[in-house]
Amino acid sequence: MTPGLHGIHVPLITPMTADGAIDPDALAALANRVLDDGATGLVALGTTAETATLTDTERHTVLDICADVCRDRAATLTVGAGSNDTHATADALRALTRWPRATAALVPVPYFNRPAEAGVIAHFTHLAKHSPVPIVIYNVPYRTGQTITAATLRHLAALPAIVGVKHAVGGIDQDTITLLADPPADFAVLAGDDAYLSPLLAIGAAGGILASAHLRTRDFVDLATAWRTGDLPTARATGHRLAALSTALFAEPNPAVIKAVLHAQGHLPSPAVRLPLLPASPAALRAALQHA
Ligand SMILES: O=C(O)C1=N[C@H](C(=O)O)C[C@H](O)C1
Repeated sequence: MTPGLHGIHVPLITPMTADGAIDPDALAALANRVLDDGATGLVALGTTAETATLTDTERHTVLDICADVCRDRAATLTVGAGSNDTHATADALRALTRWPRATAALVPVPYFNRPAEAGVIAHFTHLAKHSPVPIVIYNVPYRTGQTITAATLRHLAALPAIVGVKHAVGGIDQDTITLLADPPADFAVLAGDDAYLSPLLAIGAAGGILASAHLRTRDFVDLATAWRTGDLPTARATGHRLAALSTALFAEPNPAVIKAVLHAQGHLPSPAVRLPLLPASPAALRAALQHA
C-alpha cells in the first residue's frame, strides 16, 4: 500500500475574504489545525476547495501552501487533478512535478461525456502510463454521471500506478461489498461519502477523504482507529454521532455549510463561497452547529 494512504485526509476548503480573494493565511492555519488534530494528510484542490472557480494562479498558491505544510509536518499530500479530457488530464498530472511533495493525485472518473466502462479503463490506463505520481481514482457517480463496477476497479487496481479509490457511491452497494470482500493488493479504498464513513470502515476501508473532518477532526481519527482496533462500542457510537454531523454539513451544497460553521467558530475570517455556490442559510448553519 502507498505509504500514508490510510486514516483521515481532509480536503481543504479554500478560505476567501469577504471581497472574494483567497486567504492564504487562513488556509495555512486550517491545514496545520487539522494535522494537529491527527489527520494523516491533506487533499489540495478537491471539490471542497471550489477548485472549478479558482484561477491557475490561485490553484498554484493553494498547492504551494499545502505542499509547504505537508513537508513541514511530514504529512501525506493528495492533489485533485483531472477532467473529462484524457490528454488534458495527463498534462495536468505531468505539471505536478513542480510540487514534488505530492504523494498522489486524486483523479475523477471522466464526467459529463459518459464514456463506456471500456473508455474509463482506457482513460486511466493512459494516465497510469504517463503520470509522474500515483493515482487515486475518484469514483463519485452522482457528480460524474458515470458508474463503474467492482470488476473495473479491480482491473485498474492491477496497474502499479493506480494506488487507491476515493469511493463515494452514495451508499454501501453490491459493488462496494464485492470489492471489499476481496480487496486488491496494494490498493487503498478510502471513503468519500462522509455519512457512510463508519459502515465503509466497518467492512474494510483503509480510511477516508472527508470534508466533514474539518470539524471534530479528532473524533474522525478516533473513529478510524476504533474500527481498526476492534473497539466496537466506540466505533458504533462515534460513527452515528459523526454521520449526524456530516448530514447537517451536506444539507446544502458543499462547502457552504462547512465554511459557515468554521466562520461561526472563529476559524475563518469569512464564510464566503464563490458563485454558483451560495452562502449557507441561517437554518442550515444553526442545525450544523448543534453537531459541531
Ligand atoms: O473535495 C473532496 O475531496 C470531497 N468532496 C465531496 C463532495 O463535495 O461531494 C465530499 C467529500 O467529503 C470530499
